[in-house]
Amino acid sequence: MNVTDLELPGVKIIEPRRFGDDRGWFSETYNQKALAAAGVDLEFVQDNHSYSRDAGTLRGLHYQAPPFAQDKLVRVVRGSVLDVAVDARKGSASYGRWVSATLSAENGKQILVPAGFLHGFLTLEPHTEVVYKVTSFYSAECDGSVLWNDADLAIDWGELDGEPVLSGKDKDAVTWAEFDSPFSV
Ligand SMILES: Cc1cn([C@H]2C[C@H](O)[C@@H](COP(=O)(O)OP(=O)(O)O[C@H]3O[C@@H](C)C(=O)[C@@H](O)[C@H]3O)O2)c(=O)[nH]c1=O
Repeated sequence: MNVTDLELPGVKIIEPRRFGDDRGWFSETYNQKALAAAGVDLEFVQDNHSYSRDAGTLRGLHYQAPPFAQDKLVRVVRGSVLDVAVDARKGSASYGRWVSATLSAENGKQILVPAGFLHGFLTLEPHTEVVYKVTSFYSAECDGSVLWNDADLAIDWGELDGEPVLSGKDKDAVTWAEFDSPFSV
């Protein structure tokens, strides 16, 4: 398993090894001990799986406020996404900065998005399925969304052509300026 740091503190790309043979390949997609040895010592309590029918579906930018803040370990099992993490920790030197990575079923890459970061993704192919582990249970009361195309954040969504497919919640999301982040360093 290869673990590399992205430009924001705690955001990592994890590339599990694939053992190929005549049948195809085998991969340990999660190994608590190996991740802990690589400095990622987390207790995941819930697995999520989402399916997006259309390319250009955008889910985000999401967070759960404390006491239900979530670290997320995200991967794609069908199709591909541009995955984005935004540092939302007040007092952080990188507050409001974002990083992105392309995750696909083909490349098998995973992104670790720590608690205190907003998370979102844009599907790059139809019928994309995203699977992720989280360290806190879902809480509708603590769930929140910040506007995906906020001018202050200026996220480069790359291949997005026109308007994305959004949920009602994400259409009505607050702006970055309105957002009173519940996170701090
Ligand atoms: C996230 C979640 C949703 N739900 C329900 C609530 C709602 O009725 C339905 C759809 O929820 P949402 O619209 O919030 O789903 P979605 O827009 O896919 O939300 C997800 O987006 C990505 C980017 C994340 O980072 C996740 O943490 C999560 O916020 O599923 C759960 O029961 N448990 C959960 O953990």
